[in-house]
Amino acid sequence: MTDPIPVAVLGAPGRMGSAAVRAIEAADDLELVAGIGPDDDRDDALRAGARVVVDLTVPSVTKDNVLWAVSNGIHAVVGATGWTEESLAEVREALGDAPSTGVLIAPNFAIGAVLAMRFAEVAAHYYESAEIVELHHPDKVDAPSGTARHTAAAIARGRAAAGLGAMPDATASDPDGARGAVVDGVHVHAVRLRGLVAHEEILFGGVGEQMTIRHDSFDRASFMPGVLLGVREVASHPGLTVGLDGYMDLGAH
Ligand SMILES: NC(=O)C1=CN([C@@H]2O[C@H](COP(=O)(O)OP(=O)(O)OC[C@H]3O[C@@H](n4cnc5c(N)ncnc54)[C@H](OP(=O)(O)O)[C@@H]3O)[C@@H](O)[C@H]2O)C=CC1
Ligand SMILES: O=C(O)C1=N[C@H](C(=O)O)C[C@H](O)C1
Repeated sequence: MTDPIPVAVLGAPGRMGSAAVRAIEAADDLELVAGIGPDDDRDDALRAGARVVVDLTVPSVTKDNVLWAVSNGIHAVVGATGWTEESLAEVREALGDAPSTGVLIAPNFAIGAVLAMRFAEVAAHYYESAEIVELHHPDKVDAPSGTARHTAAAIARGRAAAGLGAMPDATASDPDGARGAVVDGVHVHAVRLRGLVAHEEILFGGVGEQMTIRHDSFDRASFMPGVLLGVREVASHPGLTVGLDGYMDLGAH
């Protein structure tokens, strides 16, 4: 039997961080060597011998954590949101000096959410209209969700591949922003409601028909198989991977 992979969790006291700590502790092939909170020194993870860090902090600090991990030759599995093309480019540049290091940035670790995004890219070829409604607990600090942004990008790719132009929309006046955010040309509506965890509806419309792809995470347990997959696989995927589907063989079905 091989030695367990030494793993540190950044954001360990948080909702996702504490669930990840429990999941890693329960896995025989992984060893939790450090759980880092906002008042801790993240270098404790280096001193404890971590080979993989899981970043489940907050949008304002995650990029700095990933650059720190890469500069120390540690693989990073990132669930924290807030990533932009510019911050991803910084990570790619940093990885140029650490070509054997892997970074996975996964906007959503739940299998159903990953599948929903893939299905949305396919469906986007065939529908004139597409919009996204993301629904979350009210303690979430960012909007729209990272998943909704990633889904919008997938829809935009699908539409571009199908040669579709702008969606029909006669709205001429929207002083209060009722049409939501526009991400990659796709309208995104964010709901924050006590009782929710993480949910997404991807709406497609064509002449005389409508299709909805919906995913619901009712419990953060839904994210843990994806976190563990990321931790186990990241060392075998040097460079930057955005989206857990990069570690899954979804094309084979
Ligand atoms: N990819 C996925 O599948 C999922 C991603 N997420 C994302 O994960 C992130 C965390 O979500 P959630 O757990 O709900 O949020 P929480 O606020 O519950 O957790 C974040 C934790 O990070 C801590 N923290 C803040 N700064 C630092 C720092 N510099 N070093 C270490 N810890 C720090 C916070 O401490 P304090 O509160 O004291 O500041 C808090 O304990 C969000 O970006 C969210 O969108 C969430 C669910 C699934
Ligand atoms: O903050 C959350 O809770 C979640 N954040 C991620 C996101 O912004 O997409 C993933 C999931 O939706 C839960």
